[in-house]
Amino acid sequence: MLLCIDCGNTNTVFSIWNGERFLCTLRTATEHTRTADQYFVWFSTLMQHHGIRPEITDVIISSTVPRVVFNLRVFADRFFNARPLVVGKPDCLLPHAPRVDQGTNVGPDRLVNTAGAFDRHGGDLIVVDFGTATTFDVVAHDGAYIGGVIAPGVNLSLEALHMAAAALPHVDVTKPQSVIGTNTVACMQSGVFWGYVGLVREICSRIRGEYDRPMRIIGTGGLASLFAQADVLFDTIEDDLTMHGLTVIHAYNKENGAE
Ligand SMILES: Nc1ncnc2c1ncn2[C@@H]1O[C@H](COP(=O)(O)OP(=O)(O)OP(=O)(O)O)[C@@H](O)[C@H]1O
Ligand SMILES: CC(C)(CO)[C@@H](O)C(=O)NCCC(=O)O
Ligand SMILES: [K+]
Repeated sequence: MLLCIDCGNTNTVFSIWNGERFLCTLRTATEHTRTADQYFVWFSTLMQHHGIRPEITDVIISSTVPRVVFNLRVFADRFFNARPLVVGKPDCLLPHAPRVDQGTNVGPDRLVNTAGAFDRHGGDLIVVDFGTATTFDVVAHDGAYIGGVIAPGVNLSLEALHMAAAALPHVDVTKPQSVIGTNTVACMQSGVFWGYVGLVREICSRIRGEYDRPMRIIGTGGLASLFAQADVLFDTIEDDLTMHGLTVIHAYNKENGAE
């Protein structure tokens, strides 16, 4: 079985792929001081809780935080005797090389989203991922990542308001009842919610204007479904797109004899 690990700047997600489906998905805060032993205690406790006895043979990691990779490598080696594939490292092959400015290190999560989305939908896509940052990845007709957009994440924007303004509380994003807020929290929620609806619309429409073929828009990340409630922003929403991309890249490396 394949253990897929997706480390974002906020959360780290583990998911076990048995070749047909994901058996379970575990989430923890990304923390570079966490040791291999700590990962294992957390992981095995949850395996027991779910009644799963996974036989992990392979591990693949995508990490936007370089510092956490070391301990995850030790975790894979010590407990599963596996040498993990790490997306973005030279020994991890990608189905399609990105076409970007020389010297650019594209975020591994964006490369993984690209591979997952192309596998499911073919090319000519915009993948919108609502994580710590809100990213737009443009997937060309042939499956290559050819660039995109990085905007501040939704929760980051709310947190920035709270941090910078003494009278603004910490709030969670939600779809407000109306645009005109009649209390502080409603005003902030309206600003962020409708602001992001506008941001996503405008960026997608301008990407479409610069691109020479029709494009489909795929939404992913925890908040995609919240924004889909507003108006139709996405052609589809897929919560497991990053995990699916990790299985695609793993299979590609197996087939193409990276090991
Ligand atoms: N209504 C909501 N309000 C605030 N946060 C929400 C809401 N719904 C989902 N979330 C958050 O969305 C997050 C899931 O998103 P996702 O895993 O895509 O990104 P992330 O973990 O925030 O970022 P990264 O992947 O960059 O670490 C979870 O942290 C979850 O708490
Ligand atoms: C933009 C984030 C933070 C989104 O997770 C990540 O993909 C990243 O660190 N990217 C590096 C820069 C780039 O993708 O061009
Ligand atoms: K993510």
